[in-house]
Amino acid sequence: MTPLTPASGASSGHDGISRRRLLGTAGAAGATGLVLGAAGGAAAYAVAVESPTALSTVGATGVAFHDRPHQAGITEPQQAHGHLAAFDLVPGAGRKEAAALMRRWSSLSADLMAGRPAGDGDTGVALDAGPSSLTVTFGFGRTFFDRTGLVAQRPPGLDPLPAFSSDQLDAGRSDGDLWVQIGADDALVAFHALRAIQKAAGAAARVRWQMSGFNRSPGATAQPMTARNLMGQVDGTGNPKPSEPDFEQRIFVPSGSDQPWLDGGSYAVVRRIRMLLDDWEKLSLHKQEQVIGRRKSDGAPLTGGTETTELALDETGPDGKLVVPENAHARISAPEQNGGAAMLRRPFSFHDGFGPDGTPDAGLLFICWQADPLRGFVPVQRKLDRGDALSAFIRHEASGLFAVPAAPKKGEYVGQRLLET
Ligand SMILES: C=CC1=C(C)c2cc3[nH]c(cc4nc(cc5[nH]c(cc1n2)c(C)c5CCC(=O)O)C(CCC(=O)O)=C4C)c(C)c3C=C
Ligand SMILES: [Fe+2]
Repeated sequence: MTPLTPASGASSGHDGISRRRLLGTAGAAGATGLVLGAAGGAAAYAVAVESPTALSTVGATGVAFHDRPHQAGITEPQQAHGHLAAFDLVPGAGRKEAAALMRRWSSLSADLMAGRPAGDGDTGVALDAGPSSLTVTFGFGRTFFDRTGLVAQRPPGLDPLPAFSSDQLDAGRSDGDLWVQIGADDALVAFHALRAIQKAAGAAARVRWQMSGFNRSPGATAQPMTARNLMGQVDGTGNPKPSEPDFEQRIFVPSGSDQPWLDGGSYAVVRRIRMLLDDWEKLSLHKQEQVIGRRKSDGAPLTGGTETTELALDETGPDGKLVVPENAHARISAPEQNGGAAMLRRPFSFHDGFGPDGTPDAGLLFICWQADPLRGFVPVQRKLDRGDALSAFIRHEASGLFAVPAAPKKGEYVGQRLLET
């Protein structure tokens, strides 16, 4: 098997049965697949897929699992379909079983992300489809280190998040030894991966909780745009961009930390945030915009300009009041209001039906990435907790914090440096 090569556009040959036959020719991606770069034009990691009939760009786009600085699913564009799952190691399973599991999961994910089947027992759910930008990302929760006898290797970044006054957390849907994030631009490809990952857990680990979400489909808008959430707001504008000089240091763990196994990794904070849509939708457009501090139509600051114009936080209106209110979400969460604290938000929306009274169980599977939760999520959430106008319309219902190692080299598995040193 030839390795997937970063940035070259080369694809992998494969000895076994392919879901759709894979090309082994460098440079073929232009004809049959799409070279997918990390958002904003950082290094590209591509898989090209040949099909008997040409796949659409959406189906043909593939993302490499190995041989890249960071795991896939962090800087790639948000996919249309997502699944999050936390697993707990079964009683009696320890470091050896965890290592074997991570080896199985890594090899399986590399196959699935390249559009190959999930081994002999493939369910056929994703047959006919290309990789569809599938990414599978793995993280370790705090308890993983107790279960595997690796407490000395647990990084301080995994210290429990503080309790926030507005938390209404469900322990059964929070935390977990292992975390898997799956994203794809095809719903069947995403489900196929989720089921394959669950089955590959075998007797080593059991699902603790699982959540599913979605984003806009590629091609749904005239040109690619920042996503909207279920409140209708443009959400993601202020995200750090890979082209910014401090992007890497804000989002990824630098080398030289106390825990070398996490070099180039990141921390994911996951929150299931219910939106109280019945209340939100009763607000006038003006009030909704005051809550956020940005226009709903195009995400531009209330102080004017376009989506990407900086908020003029000190600007006052004719009435002498701040144009972006003191408690506006965009003001309170801005890095300059939080000692530079920044995070890369890469959420999925969710909708899990309606309650007996018709209340939607819908909101945001908020996922944010940072080099250190104490310099990302924690200070910002502390401040939001104290005075965010949005708080009246949301409820944090579940929470998780996971250390996400760098991507493995070809032939290695995620977390190998942790589990084998
Ligand atoms: C603790 C971190 C954050 C939580 C929790 C959070 C929840 C949340 N946010 C929105 C909607 C928007 N957020 C926006 C900006 C924004 N939010 C955070 C952090 C949290 N949000 C940050 C760091 C920022 C960026 C600030 C900046 O860079 O200036 C916006 C504005 C557009 C944008 O920049 O993305 C919206 C809209 C919801 C609905 C929500 C919970 C459900
Ligand atoms: Fe926000």
